[in-house]
Amino acid sequence: MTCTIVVKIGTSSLTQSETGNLALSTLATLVETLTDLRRNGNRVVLVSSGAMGVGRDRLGLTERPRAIALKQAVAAVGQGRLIRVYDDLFTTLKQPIAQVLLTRGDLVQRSGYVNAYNTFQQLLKLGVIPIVNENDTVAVDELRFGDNDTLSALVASLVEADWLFMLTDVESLYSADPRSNPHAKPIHLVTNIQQLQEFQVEVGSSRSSWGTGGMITKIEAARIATSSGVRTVITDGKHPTNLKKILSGDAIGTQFEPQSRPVNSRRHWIANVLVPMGKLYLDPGAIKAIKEGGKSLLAAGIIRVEGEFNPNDSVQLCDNESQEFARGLVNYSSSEMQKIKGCHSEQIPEILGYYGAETVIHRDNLVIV
Ligand SMILES: Nc1ncnc2c1ncn2[C@@H]1O[C@H](COP(=O)(O)OP(=O)(O)O)[C@@H](O)[C@H]1O
Ligand SMILES: N[C@@H](CCC(=O)OP(=O)(O)O)C(=O)O
Repeated sequence: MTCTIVVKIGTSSLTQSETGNLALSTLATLVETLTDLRRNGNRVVLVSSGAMGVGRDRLGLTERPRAIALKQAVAAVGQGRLIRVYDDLFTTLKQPIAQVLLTRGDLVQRSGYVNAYNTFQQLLKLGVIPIVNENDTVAVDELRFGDNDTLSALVASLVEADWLFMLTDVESLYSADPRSNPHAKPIHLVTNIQQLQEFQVEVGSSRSSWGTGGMITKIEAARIATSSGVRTVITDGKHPTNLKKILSGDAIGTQFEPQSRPVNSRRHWIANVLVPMGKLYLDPGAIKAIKEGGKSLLAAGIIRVEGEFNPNDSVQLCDNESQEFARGLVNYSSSEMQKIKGCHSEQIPEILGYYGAETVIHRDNLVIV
């Protein structure tokens, strides 16, 4: 059976740790593997990091740049080189590719999200392998994905993938960071992300010298992807041929099972793509009505409003321990919300001087997270 596969490869697998040069044999094997998968009728997307790593190698920088403008310049140098190498390798096998550079800002407008969806569909229909990276050179802080693990999960949801593979420098997720804990044990199967708490998995903050997110962002990416119904695997990037073995059923790496009832595309967009602009703290009655009753949020249930936002912006809904439990699109601005919080819906026209929506967040625009 053919399927849609997203493969993310991190800087740690693409470059040699000692020299920072491209790991050519890994890249060549990856390109051969993806081309084979494509020829067997699968739809394949590659999310490739490496712009910064290749850029710094080309410029002979020995330290990780800190200033944003320098990082953006280094990525601009590296991205062109990286895609050139991919194009040369894929062209040898007569496999067409496309470069897709995205920022979160491109997806936060629903129309932009749908447009990106259509472009990916068209590329896949043409038999092209899109090679995706964050558009590091122009991305501004508030509208960055920040790391390619998150980007790969959002791309996997966008293209309605069956599989997301995150290739990295460890064979799997371990019970603790294997760099600092030699007794850490590999974890093979995660049926539900909450299990990681039960297993008391320790996620260290260490990462490869040019990597960005470490294991934390991979787990968050697995949460996003599995909630959209995408089976997710964390595995070693040095052996890309393992992808075929995993697809044939071998238990290599850590596999995260997809949720049996995935959220739909619009709810996924509200929960994972939009950047929340504020927080609403709710009373226990409102929390119960939303969590257990699937109800809309009314002004009466709001205790406190934080942040500055406009109608249709996304906000986080929190309990009194500041724990987020849902996200939604608001019908009122933060200044309006400050005036109507705690009030009954019938009082809203009198307080604001005009008739607005009865609900603060309609249940169709609310997602439990
Ligand atoms: N529980 C854990 N299991 C496995 N690896 C972990 C864990 N906690 C932290 N890590 C670290 O995450 C690193 C991989 O992340 P990163 O360097 O960002 O890779 P990439 O460049 O492939 O995205 C590993 O080298 C490992 O040290
Ligand atoms: N967009 C950046 C990659 C950011 C990133 O997440 O890197 P990594 O942790 O190596 O996957 C680049 O191309 O250098």
